Amino acid sequence: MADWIGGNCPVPSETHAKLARQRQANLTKPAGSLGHLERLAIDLAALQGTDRPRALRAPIIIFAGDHGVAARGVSAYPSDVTVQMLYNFASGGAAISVLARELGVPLLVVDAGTLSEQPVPGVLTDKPRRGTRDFGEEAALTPPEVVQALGCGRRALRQVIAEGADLVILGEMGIGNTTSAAAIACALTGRRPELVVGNGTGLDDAGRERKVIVIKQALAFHGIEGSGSKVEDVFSAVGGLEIAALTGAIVASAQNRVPVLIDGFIVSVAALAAVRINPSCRPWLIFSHRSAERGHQLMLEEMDARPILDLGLRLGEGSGAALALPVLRLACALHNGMATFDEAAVSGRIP
Ligand SMILES: Cc1cc2ncn([C@H]3O[C@H](COP(=O)(O)O)[C@@H](O)[C@H]3O)c2cc1C
Ligand SMILES: O=C(O)c1cccnc1
Repeated sequence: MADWIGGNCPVPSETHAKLARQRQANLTKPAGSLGHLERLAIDLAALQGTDRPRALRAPIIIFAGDHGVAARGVSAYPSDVTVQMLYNFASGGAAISVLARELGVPLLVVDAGTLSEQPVPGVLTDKPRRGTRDFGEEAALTPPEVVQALGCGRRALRQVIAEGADLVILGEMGIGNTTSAAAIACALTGRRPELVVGNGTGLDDAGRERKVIVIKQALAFHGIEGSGSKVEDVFSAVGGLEIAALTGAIVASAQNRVPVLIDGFIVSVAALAAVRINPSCRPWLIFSHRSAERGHQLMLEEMDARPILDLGLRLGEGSGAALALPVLRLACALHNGMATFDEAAVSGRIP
């Protein structure tokens, strides 16, 4: 396992959390009436160690990778789509490209392990190999490949936060990655594949059944049934390069005091792996949305997470996280800009 990954993440500032809670209680509204927005502003204040939380600079990183297991008919789309989408990200036509433009935030796309033979223009290439091996018949990755993928996440994260970041948004692209993510989720939680496996890009029921069987057989083949396996062994057995890179980026972000906005099912599985490797990163995670992918709710419960949005999204690419950013920005604006009862000469609650 990468030696840096266990390094402690800072503890959020309890002093700033307390000040932010007091401020929320004094703003001109019935106490608690802004619901989850109050909690988001207080959390950001504590994480950023400030009286004035911000969600302006929110760079997006997308990690892409291909999956050998995709050859088993577990996705509704062919593996070619992964690299084709890299070109689409770079030329600005993908959903996340549009969202990044509208939000005015930078988008970094990292090829963490696609099948592409040459670097894609406008995409950072940092990959130990082209695609994972088919985990239906062999280990997806060697331990050194896992270490390199975790490091890829950390390198990209550091590059992005060097330009300044109030928080980071993480996303992924990789045909077949809901299969890898579901296998990882099962191995980390001991849940049955039937409960975790979803339809991904749009498999029909027969396709989902096939996916369940592929995962069941793989968990048995690699000896990672139940919940006792170590994260590095799980990544090596059934992992994805972009998923390991996400885990590395999540831990590194928390170690560098930068909150992370978590996207849907795949990024949440990477987050669960991060929390298992290094529990001190958990306070730095903000959960953006509840995906329509079966299994995402279980991941959220596993981390005791309350997502901001529930829009029936099942896209990935960090799109759910990007869509939640305006809510975070407005939560900060309310926290920072509203008048207190004293300032506005409004009467407080009847004692
Ligand atoms: C055109 C296209 C764009 C996408 N953008 C994200 N995904 C999403 O779908 C994939 C996971 O689903 P599965 O495991 O079923 O392959 C990932 O690439 C994910 O990011 C896409 C999928 C497609 C087809
Ligand atoms: O929840 C997600 O992130 C998701 C679901 C389906 C396909 N791609 C991503």
